Amino acid sequence: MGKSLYQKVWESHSVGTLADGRTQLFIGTHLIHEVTSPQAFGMLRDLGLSVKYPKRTFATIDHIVPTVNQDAPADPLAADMMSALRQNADEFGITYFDLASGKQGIVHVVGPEQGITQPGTTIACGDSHTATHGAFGAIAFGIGTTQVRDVLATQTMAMEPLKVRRIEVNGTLRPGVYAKDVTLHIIRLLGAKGGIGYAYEYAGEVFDNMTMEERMTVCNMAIEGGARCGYVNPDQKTVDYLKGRPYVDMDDFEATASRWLSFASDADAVYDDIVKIDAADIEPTVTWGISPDHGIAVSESIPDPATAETPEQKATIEEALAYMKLPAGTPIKGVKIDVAFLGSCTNGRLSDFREAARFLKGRKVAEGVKAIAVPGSQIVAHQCQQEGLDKIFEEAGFEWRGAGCSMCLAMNPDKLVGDQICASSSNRNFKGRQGSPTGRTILMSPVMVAAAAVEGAVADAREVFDIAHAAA
Ligand SMILES: CC(C)[C@H](C(=O)O)[C@@H](O)C(=O)O
Ligand code: SF4
Repeated sequence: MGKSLYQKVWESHSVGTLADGRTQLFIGTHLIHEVTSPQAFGMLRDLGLSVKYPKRTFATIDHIVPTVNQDAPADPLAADMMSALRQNADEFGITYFDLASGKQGIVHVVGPEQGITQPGTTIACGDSHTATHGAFGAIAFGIGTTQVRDVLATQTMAMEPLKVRRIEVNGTLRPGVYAKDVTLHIIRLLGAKGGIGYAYEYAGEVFDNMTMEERMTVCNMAIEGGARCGYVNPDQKTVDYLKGRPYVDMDDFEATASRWLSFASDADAVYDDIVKIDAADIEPTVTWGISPDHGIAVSESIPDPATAETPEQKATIEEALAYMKLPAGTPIKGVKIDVAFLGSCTNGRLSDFREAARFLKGRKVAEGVKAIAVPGSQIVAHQCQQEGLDKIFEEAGFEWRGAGCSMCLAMNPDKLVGDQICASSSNRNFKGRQGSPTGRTILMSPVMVAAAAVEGAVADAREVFDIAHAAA
């Protein structure tokens, strides 16, 4: 009987069984950032412990870092977090991609970029979007602060095995339909809690055909579907992407590459569940509510509680619409926006800015809309600048910012004001997510954010930009 990638990685990293029955899992790579690590280091000090494998631990700063005047945060708390990370990295001998390194950025952008993220490995990070790294065929878990402590001290953590659901998307995506739409569509179908207890294996023609950056967008949101992690099996594209990156050992790379590929799920692997989706059914998708599973095609109408199938559904729709202040049963297209945010670990990579810039070129952001473009890392910023993308954004009326999480979570000065509505390429539309307790978020793909910025309202990018006829 064949094995899935999840099983192979799990088995090759299990180092013991604890008294309570849980598995002690070796963590190949530990990524840390400023928000969830300070207390973990504090606990380590209290226990008189050191970091077990400093060479397997990598730090970056992303959440609190401002996107203008980056090294001088006005907020004293942010300044403290910044210096705490510096001190912890120095004291424990951890590699830290700080602002001066030219490699700083959102942890889930930096890992793959540096070639730290590798197939067949286990990765942990005190951050729920760690699933992003699964795009490389790694099993990557978001963990809490006490687990960060455990991993720092022992390079292992205690876990129960997951079930594996294979999500197969076959066929060809229609023009104007992006990886973000695929992931929003999956979450819409299976629910924000549908993946609880599962690892998601994304398979089929659509994922085979995706670039590594597109695969990252999909895996990034596995957690928004409730899954503990998500992955795509490694293939030649994975190998090509990683070849020559700073942390990839290039001695006998061929052997490394074939080891990586050997982790891919066997053809006769057995799954706990299989879901099949037709690529042709996926449309540009946007959210209308306060959970990532509140998604609809841009051509659809905002749900009406009156037509809900169950009392629970009715209550959910009512709560979401009361918060979003959107009229039930009316088209989502045309809902006015105040802010356009292009960035985050979901969609803040070179290909996201390239694709949005392709359509923004020569166009202007609608009057009254504040639009910001925030590269996911300093390297992404540099790549964009080399291609002149920053100029295209600026000429269109976007502000071009420095790298960080920015308005995705607004633990920095980039925040919504009052009940502003934001067209956002990020991954969460929870109440108050973007920094204002009454702020409203509509999730969508980068090109849809560009279309919304230009129209000043939720728009179908296929119409605004005539995507079907635009040359790739
Ligand atoms: C601050 C951090 C712990 C948090 C997470 O775990 O994901 C953040 O990155 C988010 O996206 O909400
Ligand atoms: S960009 Fe957003 S989702 Fe990603 S790590 Fe930062 S706050 Fe979390």
